[in-house]
Amino acid sequence: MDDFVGWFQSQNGVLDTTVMGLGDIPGHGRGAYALTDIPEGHTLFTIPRNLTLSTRTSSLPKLLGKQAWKEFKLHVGWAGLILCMMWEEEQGEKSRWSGYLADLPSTFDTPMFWTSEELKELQGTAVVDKIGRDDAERDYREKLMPAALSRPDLFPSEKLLKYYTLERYHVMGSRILSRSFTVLKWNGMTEDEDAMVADADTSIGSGMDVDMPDTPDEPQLDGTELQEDDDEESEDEDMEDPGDVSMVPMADMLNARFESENAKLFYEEHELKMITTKAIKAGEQIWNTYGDPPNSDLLRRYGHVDLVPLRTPLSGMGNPADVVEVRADLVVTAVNGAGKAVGDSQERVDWWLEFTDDDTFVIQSDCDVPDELISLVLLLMLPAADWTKTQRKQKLPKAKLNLDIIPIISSLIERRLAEYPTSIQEDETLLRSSSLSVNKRNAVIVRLGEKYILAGTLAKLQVVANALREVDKKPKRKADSQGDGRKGKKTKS
Ligand SMILES: C[S@@+](CC[C@H](N)C(=O)[O-])C[C@H]1O[C@@H](n2cnc3c(N)ncnc32)[C@H](O)[C@@H]1O
Repeated sequence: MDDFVGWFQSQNGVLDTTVMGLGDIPGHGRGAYALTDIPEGHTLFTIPRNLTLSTRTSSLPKLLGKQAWKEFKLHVGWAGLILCMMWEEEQGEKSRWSGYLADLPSTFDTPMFWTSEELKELQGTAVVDKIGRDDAERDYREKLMPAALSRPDLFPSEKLLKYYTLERYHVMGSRILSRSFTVLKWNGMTEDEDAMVADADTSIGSGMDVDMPDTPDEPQLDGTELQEDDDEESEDEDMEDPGDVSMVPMADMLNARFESENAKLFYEEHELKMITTKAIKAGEQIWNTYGDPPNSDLLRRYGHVDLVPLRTPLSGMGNPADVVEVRADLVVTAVNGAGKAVGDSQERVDWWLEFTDDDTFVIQSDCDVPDELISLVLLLMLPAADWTKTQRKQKLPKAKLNLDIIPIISSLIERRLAEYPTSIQEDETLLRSSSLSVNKRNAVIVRLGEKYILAGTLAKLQVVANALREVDKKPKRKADSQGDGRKGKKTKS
């Protein structure tokens, strides 16, 4: 850790060592903690923007050349940054980031590295289909290795077997997944920095030659074409520009826990600053935020889960940001299974997908059935005439629970619960055992959190059904029976 801090300071990073310490925190790997009481608004550390590691700051893209970079599709996804990180690591001391890369973890608790036996424990959860190992390996074979093999001067064959292996590729990918930040292109280079770009030493290991001007009107320096073309690729504002994906030394030493953030990274013109957002007491951990994702995402990206008190209607411990994904095809199965589908379900589902693009519904920890799911159930049950009208008017059925659909949605939730290999009781018993491995414990926590939401949804549906039955039992007022429901008001003619 001292080596890392020494490296950080030698690269013009500024750390307030009077208030922030770094060390091992049981169950969290390394982390940062307050050495003294720290007030809100205090700058803990400052990182020069050009100390961030990305395809914009690494020398490799320029050395490989813009055309080749695009030809090998290194400008799409993370393959380019992974190659930069492998290459910078191979440069050893010659790389500006040597002291950083040497300190990063090489083992992870993420499902990407689990055995098939361990992965079975995640059956039914939102993790399984999102691990993406095959896609990642395809990028390795189809982008990264062909690029490396095309330039033996940059990637000598004797280095390939050590620094450019599939295993190192997964390590770098996992480092990005669990530690990267989005750092947008920055403006306002000073004359000095500008000169450094113009005079850039493009020999291996120079990290100063890729700080690029932002607007096409500015004089084009070596390497800027790559930047411009990146822009073409990222015209769609919703798409992440792979050039923004950055490793940020020191900022990535902070752990996170649900709604515990007490420090945040602020982006200034030439530097990034970690500033406290709350007063922190001496000895307390300094927490960043990872955006409070559900445990399924925390496990998949970071290899850990959050266990904090749950909120009503749930109780006990878990992650209040948990969600359950329900596939639209399961909805169709449940409606068909109840014998309530009218007409051609496939035709209606195709229309639904065309109209909404929703093939998965998300139930959150408030345990409310999503409106879209209710709408789909109603759509599948519409009498033929109403179905024709719906298509003509291009309007979805109004999402309102009624006593006809509650049993169907309840059976859907039960079908969804049956997709997990174990029951809630079995999971709770497992968690009480002290002999569970870290991976199995995490898997059980993820699936149990999802099951609590499903059980809560079933309970909530029951409450609504009871309330609707009570309403049905009450004698109808005259106005109600006329379909108005508002006493003393005339129905519209
Ligand atoms: C951005 S890094 C933080 C620094 C990291 N602990 C280290 O040792 O380098 C993210 C990783 O920290 C760990 N981590 C972060 N928050 C955690 C938490 N609340 N509980 C357990 N581990 C956590 C996870 O391994 C995660 O992948």
